[in-house]
Amino acid sequence: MDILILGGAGQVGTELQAFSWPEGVRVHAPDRRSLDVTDEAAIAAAFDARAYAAVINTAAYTAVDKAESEVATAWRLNALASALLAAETKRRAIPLVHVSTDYVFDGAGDGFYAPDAPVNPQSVYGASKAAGEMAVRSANPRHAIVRTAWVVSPHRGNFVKTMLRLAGEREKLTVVDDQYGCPTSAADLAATLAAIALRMAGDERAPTGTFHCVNDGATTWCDFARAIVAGAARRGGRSVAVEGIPTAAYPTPAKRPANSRLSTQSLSDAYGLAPRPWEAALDDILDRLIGPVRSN
Ligand SMILES: NC(=O)C1=CN([C@@H]2O[C@H](COP(=O)(O)OP(=O)(O)OC[C@H]3O[C@@H](n4cnc5c(N)ncnc54)[C@H](OP(=O)(O)O)[C@@H]3O)[C@@H](O)[C@H]2O)C=CC1
Ligand SMILES: Cc1cn([C@H]2C[C@H](O)[C@@H](COP(=O)(O)OP(=O)(O)O[C@H]3O[C@@H](C)C(=O)[C@@H](O)[C@H]3O)O2)c(=O)[nH]c1=O
Repeated sequence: MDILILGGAGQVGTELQAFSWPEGVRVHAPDRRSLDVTDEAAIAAAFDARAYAAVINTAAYTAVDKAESEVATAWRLNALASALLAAETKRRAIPLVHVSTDYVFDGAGDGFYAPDAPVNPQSVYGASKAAGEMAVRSANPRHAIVRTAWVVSPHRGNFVKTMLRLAGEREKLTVVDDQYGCPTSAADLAATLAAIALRMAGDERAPTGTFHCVNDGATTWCDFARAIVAGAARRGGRSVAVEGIPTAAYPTPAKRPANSRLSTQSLSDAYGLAPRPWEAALDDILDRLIGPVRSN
């Protein structure tokens, strides 16, 4: 069985390639140079070249602030490419597992968002991802749109790596303490995406629709930063203070949701997959980035 992974060099794509796929499954993860997902002819040629049993799309424009000034580039990748992939996979009756984001929500609601809660993106990134979701939903009925949030890993740039770098440079970190969400390990997300893709590839009646996949629990960016710094300190890193500040004190080009906590209930119901706590996932990432906890 052949599975196509798009965005294979990204955080989630890297973990998808590292995943222990069952014997007989071959994963193909062309990089952007070999397959530009915004190029309709290139996409068609890729599908002509091999009969894929499933596609996992993690390719995206993820620079949230830069997207505010690179609107067309963000929309080409997050909306247009998703539409092209959805149309091409539909034409060939291939299931499409497509990754989306908590930033499709406005964050005004309380509690944990269910997948059918109304979207109301507040940023160019969020709007372009919401458009991508709509394209997938309307073009290919055999889809799983998997929204995730606050993805972290040992790879590329992400909040864990930023906090570790800043903790090495500054005496004190200042981090917003009024935005709530669910940190998610790229490795845990990859395992879920793989499980969904394998099930959809082997079963035409596998559950379809929109799901949420995040690690269990929720926190603020500030408390997440504190956990990162404390975890690093347990591994011999510098212990620095993390001061909570309001969003207004940390102005950014893009507006972020104040609450983007996601409920994973429907994913558990449909696929029997239950996430582990974000703190355990963070420990694994720090082990990989820094090393094991030091005993005194
Ligand atoms: N990061 C996060 O915190 C969150 C991410 N998500 C979603 O999860 C998914 C994966 O995110 P993540 O792994 O962090 O993203 P990354 O930014 O780490 O990776 C995105 C990948 O897309 C590739 N790409 C960019 N343009 C093209 C193109 N034209 N053709 C082919 N590939 C291209 C990039 O290539 P290159 O290596 O050349 O740059 C990169 O490998 C995305 O859908 C994102 O919206 C959702 C919530 C949170
Ligand atoms: C670096 C830094 C950030 N912040 C704030 C800014 C912002 O509100 C919050 C997170 O900052 P970042 O810019 O690192 O994260 P951001 O790019 O907003 O992360 C998002 O990426 C996209 C791709 C998603 O889909 C989202 O789920 C989410 O993970 O922390 C501080 O308060 N202090 C700091 O020193």
